[in-house]
Amino acid sequence: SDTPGTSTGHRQRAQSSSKKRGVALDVNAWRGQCRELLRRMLESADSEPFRQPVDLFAYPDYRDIIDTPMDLGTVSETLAVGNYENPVEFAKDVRLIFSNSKAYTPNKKSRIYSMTLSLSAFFETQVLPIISDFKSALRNQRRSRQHLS
Ligand SMILES: O=C(NCC1CC1)N1CCN(C(=O)c2cccs2)CC1
Repeated sequence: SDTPGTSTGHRQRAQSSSKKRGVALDVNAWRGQCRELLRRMLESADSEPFRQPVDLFAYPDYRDIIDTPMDLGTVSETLAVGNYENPVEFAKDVRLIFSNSKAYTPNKKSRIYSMTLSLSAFFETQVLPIISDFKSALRNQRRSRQHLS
């Protein structure tokens, strides 16, 4: 709650500060945050089947069903070399891992598919604030640049 008697109308907002609502709106913060999220997923036992590309010798029909394979190792590499422009692109690839598993599984009770369900639930809760903070930072950046033009 607001401290009684304080008004914000007169408070000078430092021109250079990009801090708003106590959140540093840094348009680059998402990359380290996604790297940390990946690290936490990779340390979970539930990620074991998804750390490397699918073994096509063990699953010879995999490419009959899945057009675009994806795995957490590939996502990590793409992030590390700077080939994601924003966290939405990153999330799209991670979600592809889960949708591939759902498309391939012979039934919804398969062990590997059940691992994607818990991993996906964890991922969605963690990636949401990363994406919304990035979008706020972008709005803030455009707003501050706009007045320069
Ligand atoms: O071979 C791998 N992963 C590579 C291994 C970790 C070196 N996988 C098996 C097929 N996948 C599935 O999602 C499903 C299987 C059955 C129901 S779903 C993806 C993971």
